Amino acid sequence: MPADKTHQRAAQILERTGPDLPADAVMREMFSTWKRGTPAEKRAVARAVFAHSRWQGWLDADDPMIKQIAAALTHQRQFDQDPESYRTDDLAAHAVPAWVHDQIDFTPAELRALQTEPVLWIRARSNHTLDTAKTLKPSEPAPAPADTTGFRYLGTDDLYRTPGFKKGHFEIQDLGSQLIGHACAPQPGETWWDTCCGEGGKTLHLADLMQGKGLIWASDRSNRRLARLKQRTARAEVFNYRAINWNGGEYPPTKTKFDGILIDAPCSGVGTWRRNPHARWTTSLTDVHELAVIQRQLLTNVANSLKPGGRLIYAVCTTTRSETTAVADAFTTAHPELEPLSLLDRGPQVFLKPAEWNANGMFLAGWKRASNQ
Ligand SMILES: C[S@@+](CC[C@H](N)C(=O)[O-])C[C@H]1O[C@@H](n2cnc3c(N)ncnc32)[C@H](O)[C@@H]1O
Repeated sequence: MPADKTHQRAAQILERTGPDLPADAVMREMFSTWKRGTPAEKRAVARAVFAHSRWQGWLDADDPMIKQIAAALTHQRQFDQDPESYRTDDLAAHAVPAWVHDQIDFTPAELRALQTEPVLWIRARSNHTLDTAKTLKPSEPAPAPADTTGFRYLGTDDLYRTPGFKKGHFEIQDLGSQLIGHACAPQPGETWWDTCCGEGGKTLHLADLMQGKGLIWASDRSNRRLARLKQRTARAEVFNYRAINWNGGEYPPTKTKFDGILIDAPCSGVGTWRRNPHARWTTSLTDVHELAVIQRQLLTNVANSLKPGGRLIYAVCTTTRSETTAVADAFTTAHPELEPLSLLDRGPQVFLKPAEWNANGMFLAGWKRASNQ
């Protein structure tokens, strides 16, 4: 498809987006009705849409959208060729909204990581690592501790259409999310609660790490997401779970006491701003503060469901102070019966930064209930 047609389609998408209608939702809808579009053509349109959001701070909003898109793609090309040609203070001023600097101290490397196009990570089910590596070429193993089942896919096939994906041999899952599963390190035969399971990305990983032995309670407040979880577990042939609606309130969905609890909490998603650049311009400081309240409530409401010796893991795909260290420190102070627990050999509070992992930014915190409590 000629460049001007790509830009036109991207402009149609961007003109329809707004605070309540993210670019990826509009794009998904357009792609579902664009029957003649090839995967390569759709990739080119998506790339143009994301480049526009990534370089929006350098564009003239009064220019026609087509002109803005061409300018954004020129910035992307120039940055990819020579990231140092963009000064750090310009990146700090234009790549992110001003409010975020009170919440995150970005290093020059982190600002440059934000302007880089994201890579594609997959997680093979542990009994399909070899056949996944053989079929999905070119690919390279993820860094430890995700190296046993994680891969970076370097090809251009539409992975959702591959036989391996249809048979549930692998999942498309960002490396940051995979590292959360490794930090939980559930053991076969244990009982876990994935409290904000959403569509089940982490549930599937926990089940795989448990080798299908033991039980996972998977809860979310969204029945729509729980329905998707059920489709995904069926495809991946995961059966050792129980899905249940829970709104995060004071009463847990069961009296069961758990060996492990994961709170993959709702958050501002600042750590996904590289993959989802549109969100830079729709997320606000008010969102951050409101979500921090919910995150504290979730931690408080699950703490009593831990067995003696049980582990509690808090995870968010953001790195704002209010949703990370502030939440974890307040919870540690309020719960002296829980000891901070080191995760991934990096201590009890861990930031996973995009520049280090080439993945979404994450924060993790861990605690353990003493064996005699
Ligand atoms: C970060 S997402 C979870 C992603 C999921 N764990 C995965 O790996 O695919 C956060 C989830 O929390 C759910 N949620 C939001 N507020 C909640 C609440 N108060 N109680 C329970 N779940 C909540 C949302 O519906 C959403 O699915």
